[in-house]
Amino acid sequence: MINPWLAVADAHSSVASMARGNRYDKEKDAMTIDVEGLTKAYRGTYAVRDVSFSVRSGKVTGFLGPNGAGKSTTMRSIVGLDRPDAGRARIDGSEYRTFAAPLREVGALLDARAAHRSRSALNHLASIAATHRIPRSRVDEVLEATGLSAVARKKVGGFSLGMGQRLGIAAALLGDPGTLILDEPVNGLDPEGVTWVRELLARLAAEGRTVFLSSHLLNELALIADHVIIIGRGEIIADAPIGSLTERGDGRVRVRTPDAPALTRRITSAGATVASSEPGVLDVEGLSAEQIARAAHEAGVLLTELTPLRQTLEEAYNRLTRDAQEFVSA
Ligand SMILES: Nc1ncnc2c1ncn2[C@@H]1O[C@H](COP(=O)(O)OP(=O)(O)OP(=O)(O)O)[C@@H](O)[C@H]1O
Repeated sequence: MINPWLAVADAHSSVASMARGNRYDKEKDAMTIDVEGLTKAYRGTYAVRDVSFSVRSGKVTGFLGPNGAGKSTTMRSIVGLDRPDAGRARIDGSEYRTFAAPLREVGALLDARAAHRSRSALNHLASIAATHRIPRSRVDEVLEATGLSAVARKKVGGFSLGMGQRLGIAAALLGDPGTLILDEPVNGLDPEGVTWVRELLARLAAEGRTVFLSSHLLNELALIADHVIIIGRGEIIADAPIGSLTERGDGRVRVRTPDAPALTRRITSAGATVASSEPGVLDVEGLSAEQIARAAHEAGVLLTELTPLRQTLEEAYNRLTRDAQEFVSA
């Protein structure tokens, strides 16, 4: 069976490879992540199986999937922390291990608790900068950019989960990389922190960088991501712009009218099914918005709202992963 969400991705990849706009570094080609046939098994069980997708520059791409779906394995394989059994991942055409200055190419947040607990945020970042020949001035810049300047001299061990996330993002930004790979960057952030991440990632993408993040917080991801890749049981089950995932609702149209009985009579005789949750509001199935508008016009009924209902990312996700849940709660 053809999966329409994967077909959308194919159409985009050919367009994108022809017209690589939105460049981060105009001297270079556009940055992308290309994963091809990635397969990894642990003790005979696939963590990821023949996973292929591309993440393009200039937009924020979300990576979604239930627990154990293979998100971390995929992200770790991209940056060479996991060794796949088959397939490969390339960033801007090259494997991560071949980069002479990897932090300048790729910033990764894969474990927000990776910093030494006894070190200050400043020392943590300064030591990374020193070992990667990144100017010390950059440390102050990323502390400022991530809102950590005031706590820069505090020990990381005393940081909240949200502060730890900010520090992980600061470390990822240190080399001013063209590609960012962030595993659950909004986990543990308060609403202000989530808004901050959203604005930061949108800005980084607008600069032409490649931004790839995983999250199980669907509503946040819907606000942050332009494009979504969904993985279930180690296989890609959707790869599509967020708008196309949510716009395909269930075909229902919300109609508001001061003359609900007359409109209901008219459209039910035309084959529609009508439900009403409050007076003057009809949820119509079986006719398009245009057909409803025409029926209303012919019946001389005023419409004050006519809205095709979108499914939320959560509804789209639940539908797509229903069969892919490894762990279904009782
Ligand atoms: N080091 C490992 N040893 C054994 N099994 C592993 C290892 N790493 C991952 N797995 C298994 O591989 C599968 C995919 O795990 P992975 O961590 O990639 O999923 P995930 O989508 O990131 O999950 P989560 O949302 O829970 O972090 C799981 O079944 C997991 O138990």
